[in-house]
Amino acid sequence: MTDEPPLLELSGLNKIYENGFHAVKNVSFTIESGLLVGLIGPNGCGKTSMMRCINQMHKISSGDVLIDGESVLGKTPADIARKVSNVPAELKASFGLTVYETVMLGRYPYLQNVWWETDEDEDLVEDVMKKFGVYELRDRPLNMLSSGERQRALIAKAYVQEPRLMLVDEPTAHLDMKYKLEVMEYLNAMVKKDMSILVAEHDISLMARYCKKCIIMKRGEIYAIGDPKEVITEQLIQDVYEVSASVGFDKDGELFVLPKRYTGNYHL
Ligand SMILES: Nc1ncnc2c1ncn2[C@@H]1O[C@H](COP(=O)(O)OP(=O)(O)OP(=O)(O)O)[C@@H](O)[C@H]1O
Repeated sequence: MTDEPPLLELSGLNKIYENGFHAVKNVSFTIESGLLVGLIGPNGCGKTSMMRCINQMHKISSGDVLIDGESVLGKTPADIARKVSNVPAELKASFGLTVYETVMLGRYPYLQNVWWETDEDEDLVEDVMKKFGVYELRDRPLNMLSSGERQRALIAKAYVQEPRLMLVDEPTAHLDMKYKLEVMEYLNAMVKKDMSILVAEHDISLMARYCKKCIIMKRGEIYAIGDPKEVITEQLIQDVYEVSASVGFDKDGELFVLPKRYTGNYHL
């Protein structure tokens, strides 16, 4: 038995926006080291809001987020960035930066006082660009890459940050099936004993294929947590999405979800 705290612990987390909307409702769970964890749920159920509370991009309304047993409350952005890196779903305008400059940004939490990267930073960035297949693209601006190339560069940036936890928001949106699998292979390969990844994603079959644990949200609350092959059922899809679906296993034992019909009311 070890007394080590979990890598990530959310306890009674609430996020209420300034307009009074309660986006994350009393959420508690833990994530251990060395796991790729899928975060699943309908549009607007609070996945991004929750992830932004974890890395303090958003102020927590109440409750706490602990990383390695330490609260994120009161920590500086650099303190948090040494523990948590982020691959956002949408790119901001600043991403006219080249691939090299973008990946190097991942080292900023480690730079002392001045913006002056060391030889070690440069070697690490070069190695990681090669690992993620973006070395040849290093002088290209990020906004002139294909979606798949850009996603690899952003994941490389998050990786050179050497975090304990990586938050990845909808990494396969806009990607074809080959690139979807490629991104998931990269994420899967990165999860090491001392790091975990929380990935928000709408493709449930893909999550079931790669994640041993998934967290399912509905209207700001946790609806289920567990092995996707156990928790994802036709009843769950009906309850969470109001969609009738076939959920089955293929001949290799991989779970698939085939949505058939929306059973709620359309407002046309
Ligand atoms: N700054 C804000 N002020 C008020 N409400 C907000 C704000 N940001 C998000 N929301 C609302 O909070 C709810 C949760 O949004 P969030 O982006 O966290 O959902 P999501 O699960 O990530 O959705 P998606 O899958 O569509 O990305 C939504 O109803 C959204 O409109």
